[in-house]
Amino acid sequence: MKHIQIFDTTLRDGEQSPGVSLTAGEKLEIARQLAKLRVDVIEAGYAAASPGDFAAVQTIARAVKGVSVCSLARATENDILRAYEACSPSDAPCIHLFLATSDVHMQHKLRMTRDQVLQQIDSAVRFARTKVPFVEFSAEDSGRTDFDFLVQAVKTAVSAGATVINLPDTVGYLLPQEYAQRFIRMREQVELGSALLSAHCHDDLGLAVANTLAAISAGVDQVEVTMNGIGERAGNASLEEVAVALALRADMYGVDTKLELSQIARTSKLVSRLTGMVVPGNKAVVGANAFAHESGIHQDGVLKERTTYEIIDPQVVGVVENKQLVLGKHSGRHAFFKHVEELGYVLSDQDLQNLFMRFKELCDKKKQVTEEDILALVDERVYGEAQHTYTLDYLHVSCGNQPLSTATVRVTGPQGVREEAAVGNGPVEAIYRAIDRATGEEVELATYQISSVTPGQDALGEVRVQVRVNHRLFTGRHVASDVLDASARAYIDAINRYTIMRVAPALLVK
Ligand SMILES: CC(=O)SCCNC(=O)CCNC(=O)[C@H](O)C(C)(C)COP(=O)(O)OP(=O)(O)OC[C@H]1O[C@@H](n2cnc3c(N)ncnc32)[C@H](O)[C@@H]1OP(=O)(O)O
Ligand SMILES: CC(C)C(=O)C(=O)O
Repeated sequence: MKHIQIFDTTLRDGEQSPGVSLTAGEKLEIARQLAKLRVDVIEAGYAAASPGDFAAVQTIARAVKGVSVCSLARATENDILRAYEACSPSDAPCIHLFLATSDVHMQHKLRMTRDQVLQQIDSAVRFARTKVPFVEFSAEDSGRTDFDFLVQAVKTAVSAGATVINLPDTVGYLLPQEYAQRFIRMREQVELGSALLSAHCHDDLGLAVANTLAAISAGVDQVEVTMNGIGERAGNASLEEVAVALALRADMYGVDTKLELSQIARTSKLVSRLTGMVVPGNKAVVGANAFAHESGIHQDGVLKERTTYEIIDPQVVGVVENKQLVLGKHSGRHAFFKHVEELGYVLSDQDLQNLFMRFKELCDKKKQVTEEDILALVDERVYGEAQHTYTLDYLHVSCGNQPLSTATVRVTGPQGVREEAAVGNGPVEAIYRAIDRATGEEVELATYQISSVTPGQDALGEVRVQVRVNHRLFTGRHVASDVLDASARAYIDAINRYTIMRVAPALLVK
């Protein structure tokens, strides 16, 4: 199988997204993750652009091994020298030179003639090759470049020693078949020797991934992509979409990459967090909805057999917490019943049917039905008729910057009023230990989440916990302005949901 080299430009073209500016430390963190994802080349920045970018490229070249580290450079001596100094500590240093070849760029931006451009390509590539073994030449705006002139530019770069020839569609203008033809014709007209052909696409027409895949079909050796598709203007071809398309449709492309697909979700989250570029929910492969199903017929299909509506196994791309079934107006009984069961309830068939009718009524009134709404519906049915097993009457916590915190609780339960105290590594652990003593229930804390539900300093804090008993999870939740109080009550809430099975078995038969 032919190997396609993945040239990741998240830290260079991706950083050109408006509003994004990464520190050297943040770039290093992303570069380390890109190395785990096993990209072939990391374009770490543009060394001549600023001292910070120089430092970032150099730090990455020093610290991240087993991958080629590259810097962008204009076709000028100073840019080339800065790029060289920054990326030379890499195992495989690479300078990425670019010069525009389209008439509009040459005439208005560079103010150079065709001959001058050819001459500058020749001298810049030759100079860069005296510095590093890998020199990529990009004919900027190649998509709008007169093809015969593009052939001349590529011949010049190859004879000057370029090891990679990139034909970027800088402004995202080309259609897939046109882009593919350019590579096919280029190979026919230029003796490339050992030089690789590379594709670099922008998403101005939403075609960056389609164009990249078309270029692969046309025989390119390398593709230039960014995580989450971030980049100048509408962005670049997204790494994850190209990677998954190649893996899933190996029958069509017959190529492979070195990528460790299971690192995709983690890399996506890191890039989103550090760049501040939020991944849209409907983004392919890494969006929050990429593996979520809302409509009843789809949910029923997925419950019976995942592949009815899912072509990608979320685990393959490293999605571990998969919120597969999203409840809403379009959901059906199968998904609703499963959801109620996952919340820890075992209800009679009749109760389930009644609850489902109430759920549908609520969906007509509310745009989004949250887990809390469903809990409230079930609680109305279950707690409406049963007493809460435990209530928290009093809570006192002592904590600070010392290792141990202490908590005292007073809980009313079947054994009467009990007061207990405990220490913990933090206030929440101390509270939960004290509650465990006061209730005597044997539950294991499985998850703990805290978030603010309103803005500002006086925000309400929401705590959600899950406790595990005999392999079953019970969810508890509480909202309060004091997060420790919310933590204690959410825990008691989860314990109550578990104990309801003992105190009101008649409600929970199945
Ligand atoms: C398609 C792409 O993504 S290209 C990469 C885009 N990335 C960036 O621009 C990175 C951030 N850029 C910067 O920090 C700055 O623009 C710098 C440091 C690179 C240059 O800054 P300045 O020297 O102030 O120049 P400025 O950006 O205003 O203008 C660009 C100059 O480079 C010239 N130029 C543009 N491309 C090239 C090239 N490939 N080779 C040589 N010169 C070039 C322009 O013609 C212009 O020259 P002029 O000053 O003689 O008119
Ligand atoms: C520097 C080149 C490859 C580029 O980013 C583009 O043309 O979009």
